[in-house]
Amino acid sequence: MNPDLKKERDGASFDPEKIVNLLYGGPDRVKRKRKLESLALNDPDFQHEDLNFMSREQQYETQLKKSIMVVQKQEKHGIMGPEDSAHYVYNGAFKAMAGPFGLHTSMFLPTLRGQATDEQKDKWLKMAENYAIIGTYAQTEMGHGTFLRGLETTATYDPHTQEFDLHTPTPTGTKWWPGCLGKTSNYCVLMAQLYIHGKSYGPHPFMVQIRSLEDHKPLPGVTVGDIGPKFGYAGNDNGFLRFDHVRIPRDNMLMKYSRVEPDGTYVKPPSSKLAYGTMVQVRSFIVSEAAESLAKAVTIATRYSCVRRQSEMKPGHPEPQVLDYVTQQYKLFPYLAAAYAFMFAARAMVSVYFRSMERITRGDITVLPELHALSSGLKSLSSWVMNAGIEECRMACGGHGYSHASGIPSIYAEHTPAATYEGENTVLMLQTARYLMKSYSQSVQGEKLAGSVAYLAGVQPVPVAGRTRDVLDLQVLIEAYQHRAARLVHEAALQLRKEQQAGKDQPDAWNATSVDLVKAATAHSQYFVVKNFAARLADPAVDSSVRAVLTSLCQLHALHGVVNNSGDFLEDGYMTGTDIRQARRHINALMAKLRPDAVALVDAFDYPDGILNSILGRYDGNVYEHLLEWAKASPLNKTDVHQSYHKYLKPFLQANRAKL
Ligand SMILES: CC(C)(COP(=O)(O)OP(=O)(O)OC[C@H]1O[C@@H](n2cnc3c(N)ncnc32)[C@H](O)[C@@H]1OP(=O)(O)O)[C@@H](O)C(=O)NCCC(=O)NCCSC(=O)CCCC(=O)O
Ligand SMILES: Cc1cc2nc3c(=O)[nH]c(=O)nc-3n(C[C@H](O)[C@H](O)[C@H](O)COP(=O)(O)OP(=O)(O)OC[C@H]3O[C@@H](n4cnc5c(N)ncnc54)[C@H](O)[C@@H]3O)c2cc1C
Repeated sequence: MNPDLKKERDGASFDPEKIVNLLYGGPDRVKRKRKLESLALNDPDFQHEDLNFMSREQQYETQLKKSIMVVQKQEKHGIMGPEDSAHYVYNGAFKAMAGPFGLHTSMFLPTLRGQATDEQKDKWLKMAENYAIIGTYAQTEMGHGTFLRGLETTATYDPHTQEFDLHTPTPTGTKWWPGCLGKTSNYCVLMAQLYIHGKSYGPHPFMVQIRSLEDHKPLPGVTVGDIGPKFGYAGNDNGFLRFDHVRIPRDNMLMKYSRVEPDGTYVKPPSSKLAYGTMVQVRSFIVSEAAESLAKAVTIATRYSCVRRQSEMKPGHPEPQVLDYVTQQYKLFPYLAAAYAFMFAARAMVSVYFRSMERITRGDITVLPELHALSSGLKSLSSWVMNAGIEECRMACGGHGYSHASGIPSIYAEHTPAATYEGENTVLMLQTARYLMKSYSQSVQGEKLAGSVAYLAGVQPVPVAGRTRDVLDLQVLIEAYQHRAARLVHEAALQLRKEQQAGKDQPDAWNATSVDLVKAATAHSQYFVVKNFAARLADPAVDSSVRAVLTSLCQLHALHGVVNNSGDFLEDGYMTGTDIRQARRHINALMAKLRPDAVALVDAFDYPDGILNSILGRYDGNVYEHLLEWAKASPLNKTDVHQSYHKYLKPFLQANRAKL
C-alpha cells in the first residue's frame, strides 16, 4: 500500500463501511453486491486483454462472447433482478462498458413487459427472457431522434390481409443508432407511424423479426447493418435498418394501450404518451448511471491526487500531494459532493418511478406528467454534471489523465452520450419547463399544486435588504434554492406572456423564452437534488460520524451551486453580496474540513479495482510501477522494432543519411 494513501485512510473521521451500507441499503445487500462483483471479476472466463488494446471488431466479438457467458452464468448462479444484474453484469462483467445485449435488457424486454398484451407476452416474452431471440428498440431515424412525431417509417394497416406493411420511404427515414441492431439482434421493437385507411395515428410500437432464426441473414425486404465507429461504445453494434414493404401480422402491433381491430378500427389508448413508457423508465434509471460514472471518475482522481506529488509549496520542503493544493480540492470536492447528491437523487427518482408505475398499472395515469417532468429534468441535470465532472477529473490527473491507463477516457466516452440518448438534454429540460409553466398557470388560476411543484404556489417575499443569514444552515440553503426556482419559473412565465403580448404566436414566444425556460427547469431540478440530499441526512438511522461528514458534503454541494449561479440568487435581492462572500468563505472552510476524509469518502463508493479499471485509481496507490507494466502490454510494444520500421522508416532514414 502506498504510504500516502495509508495515511489518508488512517486519518479519516469515519468508517467508510458505514457509508457503504447507507449507499447500498445495509450490510446484507452490501455483502451480496460484493459477492456478485467478485464472482464476475474473478471469473477466468471473463478475463481478456485490455479492450483499449483491441480493434473495434475484436472488442465487439469479445463483448459478445462475454454477453453469452454472462447469460449462462447468471442462470447457473441464480442471479436475478435488476439490482443483482447491476452488480454482476453491468459493473462486474462489463465494468459499465457497452455490450451487444445491452438494449435487449434495457429497452427490448421492458417494452415487451410494458406495452404487450398478455397474449403477446405469452408469445414473445418467454422467448426474449430466455434469449431464444435477441431484440432492440428501434426508434431513432437518421433524420429524427428528438421529434418522434416526425418519424418517417410507416406501418400501414391492410384490413384485407390483416397485416401491417412496414416501409422506409426516404433515406432520412432509415432507423439509425439503435444499440445492438447492426449485427446482433434478430428482432426489434419498431416505432413507426401508424396509418389506417390513409389516416395517420402517430408513432406506435411493433414487434418485428428482422433476421432469419436459421442463418441470421436479414429477412426479405430488410436492410440492416452497423453504423460504424463512434466516440465510444465500440462493443455495441449500433445499427441502421430499412424496410421495403415488409409485411407483419396485425398481432405484431404491441397493443396493451392502443389497438387496431381486424376491420381497421383504431382503439385509442388512455394517454398517447403511454407508448413512450420505456423511455421514461430508462430516463429514471440514467440518474443512477450518471451518479455512478461521476463517482468512479472522482474516486480515480482523488486517490491519484493523494499519490501524486508535484512542485514545491514551500521552498526546500518535500513536494506536496497535489490534493493539498486548494485549487485541486476546488476541482474535485464539488464533484465528490455532486456524486453523493446524485446517488441519493437517483434512489429517490427510482422510488418515484416505481410508485408512479404502480398507480399507472392500476389505471391512474394522472401521475404520468409529473413523472415525465421529474425524470426528464433529473436525467438531464445529472448527465450534464457527470460530463463536466468526468472531464474535470481527467484534467485534474494532469497528463496521465489523458492516458487510457487512467480509466477516465473510457468512463467519459461510454457515458457522455447519456446527455443525448434517451432524449437530448435541452429538449428534455424544455419538457420539464412545459410542465412547470402549466403548473404555474394552474396555481395562478387558484388551483392547488401538489407533489414536486407545490412550492410554485407563491414566490416568497424577498427578505429585507441587509438581513444576515447563516448560509451554512441547510434549511436556509434549501429555502434559497426553492426561492430561486420559483422565481425563475415565475419570470420565465412572465417573459413567455410578454413575448406573446408583443405579437408572437405561442411557438415563437416559447422559442424566444427557451433559454430562460431551460434555466428555470434546471433550477427546479437542482432544488429537488439539494432538498433530497438534506432530507436523507435527517434520517435518524444515519450514524452521527457519517451525518457529520455528509452534512459538510451537502453544504458544499449547495454552496457551490449558489456561488456558481450567484446571479440567480442575487438578482432580485434574495441573497446579498455578503451572503455570497460568506458562501465562498464557507466553501474554503468546508474543503479544508473534508480534505482528511476525501479518500475515505471515495473508498465508500466501494468500487473495487477490477471495476474502476484504472492504474491511477488503484486502491493500493501503487501507480507508477503499474503504469510502466500497462504500457509494456500495448500492442506496439510486442516487438522492440515494429515491422513498419523495415517498411517505411528504415529506407527513409537510410536515404536521408545517404544524401549527406
Ligand atoms: C421531445 C418529446 C418529449 C416531444 O414529444 P411530442 O409528442 O412532440 O410531445 P409534445 O408535443 O412536446 O408534448 C405533448 C405532451 O406529451 C407529454 N409527453 C411527452 N413525452 C412524454 C412521456 N414520455 N411521458 C409522459 N408525457 C409525455 C408532454 O409533456 C406534453 O404534455 P402536455 O400536452 O403539456 O400535457 C418526444 O418526442 C421525445 O421523447 N423525444 C426524445 C426521443 C428519445 O428519448 N429517444 C430515445 C431513443 S432510445 C435510446 O436513446 C436508447 C439509448 C440507450 C443506450 O444506449 O444505453
Ligand atoms: C450512444 C447512443 C445510443 C443510442 N441508442 C439508441 C437506441 O438504442 N435506440 C434508438 O432509437 N435511438 C438511440 N439513440 C439515438 C438517441 O436517442 C438520439 O440521438 C437522441 O434522442 C437525440 O436525438 P437527435 O439525434 O435527433 O438530436 P437532435 O434533436 O437533432 O439534436 C441536435 C440539437 O438540436 C437541438 N434541438 C432539437 N430539437 C429541439 C427543440 N425542440 N428545442 C430546442 N432544441 C432542440 C438539441 O438540443 C441539440 O442541441 C442513441 C444515440 C446514441 C448517441
